[in-house]
Amino acid sequence: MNAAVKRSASIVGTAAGRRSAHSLVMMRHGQSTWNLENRFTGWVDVPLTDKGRAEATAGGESLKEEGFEFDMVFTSVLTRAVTTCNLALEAAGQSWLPTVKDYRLNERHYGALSGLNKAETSAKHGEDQVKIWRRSFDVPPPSLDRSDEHWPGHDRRYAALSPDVLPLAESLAITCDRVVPFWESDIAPALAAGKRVLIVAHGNSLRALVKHLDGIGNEDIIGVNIPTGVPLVYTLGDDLKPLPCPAGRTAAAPLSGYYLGDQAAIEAEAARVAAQASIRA
Ligand SMILES: O=C(O)[C@@H](CO)OP(=O)(O)O
Repeated sequence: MNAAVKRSASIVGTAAGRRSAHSLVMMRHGQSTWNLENRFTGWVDVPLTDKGRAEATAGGESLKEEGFEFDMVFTSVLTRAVTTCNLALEAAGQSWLPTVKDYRLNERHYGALSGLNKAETSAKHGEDQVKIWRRSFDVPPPSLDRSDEHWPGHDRRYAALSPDVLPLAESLAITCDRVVPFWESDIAPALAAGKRVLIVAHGNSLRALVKHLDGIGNEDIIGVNIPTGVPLVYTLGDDLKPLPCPAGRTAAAPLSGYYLGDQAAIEAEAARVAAQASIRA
């Protein structure tokens, strides 16, 4: 697409008349050091690898190439998302954008699994159990206790929060319980005000968000895996519900959003994420 074709909170024609459309792009951070080492990460604050930095830059370049412009950016308080956000915005020529960092976009907290190797955990507990911990909607992984180094109460970036909101472990359902209220209180109002929004977050906080937006059922969300560093594009209607994927693009079913880039490579990467806890990984 010509770079001159700018995406906007615009008016689009439909058979039923004309309605406004809101532009939302989500992006998972690039590969982190613990993605590379195949370790459960959650709220542990690991950096990007060189490959992850390159993915973030490539994501920003494809946004620029496709003519995406934003008015506001949301990211988590974890370094891998913040760095991805900075690199992508720099590559897109939009580093100056107002950016909100909020813990409610953090990765889901992996509790006592934090730091463990995924394949080794499968070898110990079985692949079925680990799949339940990784992808079931409402079964949390085993909990930490507050003395554990991975409990966020030891980290000063959460000092303003009540210890009661700091997780000991989170299922996707618990993650939804913080992501969706943040969507309602901060992101949806920005979109409703006509702002074009970029969200840079994490595999599971984004699964929580697309589950909410697309109304994906608790069983179907198990099969949703989000690749690192690839922009996922949604157009929302006036009610901030997703509009159908535009002609010429392929929705990443069951999502109504579409990924920018080589579709076969993106599908292969999502399948690789799904298989990360295989004993052979
Ligand atoms: O470890 C994590 O925090 C997440 C994302 O990397 O892993 P998973 O895909 O297993 O939920």
